[in-house]
Amino acid sequence: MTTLSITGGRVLGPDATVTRADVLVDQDTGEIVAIGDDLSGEETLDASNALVTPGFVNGHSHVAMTLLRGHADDKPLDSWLREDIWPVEAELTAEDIRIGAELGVLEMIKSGTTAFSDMYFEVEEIADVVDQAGVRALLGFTAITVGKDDEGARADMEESLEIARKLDGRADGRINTTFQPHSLTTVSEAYLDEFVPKAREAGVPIHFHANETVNEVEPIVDEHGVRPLEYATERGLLEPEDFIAHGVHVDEREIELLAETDASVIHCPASNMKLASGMAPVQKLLDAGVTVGLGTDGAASNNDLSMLDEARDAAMLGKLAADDATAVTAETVVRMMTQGSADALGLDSGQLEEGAPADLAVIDLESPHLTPRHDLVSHLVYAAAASDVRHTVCDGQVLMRDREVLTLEESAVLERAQEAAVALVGRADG
Ligand SMILES: CSC[C@H]1O[C@@H](n2cnc3c(O)ncnc32)[C@H](O)[C@@H]1O
Ligand SMILES: [Zn+2]
Repeated sequence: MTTLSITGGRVLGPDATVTRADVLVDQDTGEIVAIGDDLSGEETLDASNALVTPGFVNGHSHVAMTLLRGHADDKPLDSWLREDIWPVEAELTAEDIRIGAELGVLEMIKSGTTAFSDMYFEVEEIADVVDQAGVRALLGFTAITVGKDDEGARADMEESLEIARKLDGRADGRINTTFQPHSLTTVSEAYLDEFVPKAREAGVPIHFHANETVNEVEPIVDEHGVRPLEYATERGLLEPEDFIAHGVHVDEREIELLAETDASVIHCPASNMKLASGMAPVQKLLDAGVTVGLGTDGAASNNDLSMLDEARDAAMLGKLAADDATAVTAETVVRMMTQGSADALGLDSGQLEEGAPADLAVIDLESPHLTPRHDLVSHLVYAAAASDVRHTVCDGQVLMRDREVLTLEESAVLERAQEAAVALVGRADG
């Protein structure tokens, strides 16, 4: 057994208690073998003056959209997508997507994220980056049928299924997949009715955008006479392994449906605030028993991929949405960014305990903004920043040691990304 120990730190347990302990990892199996006193491994990571947390799980992202970061801001979703994002995405090459994914995964590792769920195109490029970088991911190709003829629409739906079948289990099992109709308004009913049963036959979970803005609710009600999640249930879309991104505009019946079906919601507070989409009723969802995870969405609507920023946003917005300062507590948010997202994505990670996957982050506590240290759960949500992450470990492998990412060459990634992004926007501008 090749072993790694993370020593001298304080460990965040599954019940949100913090205990002084070392963590011993079997690097061959990628699992935690012990949490306790005086554990030493062949390789050591120093966690003194630091908090050892489960690696963060980003439940919804478009990782290659890092190339569009800051390209178009300060607009609502519909016009932002139609006028700014989709014209540039039409110029994206497979190489751009690889470069954007490298940048996004680099940013995730540097901010303590060890797993993410992604919706995008050229998914094989993203899978290669995930493989090289050493993180876990739930990947898929996103199908859009509106504005396409039958052949184009069908090709999208088939590609989404095919990619899901093909990439599942890649990167020594660190990659799993989802079938991805983009949303209930961008994929027509007939295609959902034809392809959702095929995804079920293939045993692939379904990930889609839902109830993000009021403009996504009204057309469904007008056309089908029911709310979007009732329509989704009628189409066979909400099964326990499925998860929706956003879930902002959900009424009481839709919350009940989510609880009854056991489908999960990935909350994306920064994107929802930036696009002024609305405030998801997170506390109501949790009170109803719905599994809620946390995601950044793409870097063009956020504009970063730090789950620590997202955590603070979730706590703040959750209180505002509930009109109650006691709602969406720090402990609740820590659960959302770890176990909540992991449960939604069907991952075993998200908790530090013996036998669990060794996916973890070590957060440096020695800085002015983390002093004094009354409550480390509070600090994680309200005060810690991406730059406080000292080490990141996934599947027992050290991905970042003392802020140096070992699996991607940071300076080369940044240089390639800057060049590719400028060229991309130049092509779109004609
Ligand atoms: C192929 S990925 C999905 C598609 O969705 C676009 N997108 C990015 N952010 C959002 C969002 O918040 N809601 C809906 N669609 C979004 C992205 O640009 C891709 O075209
Ligand atoms: Zn999205």
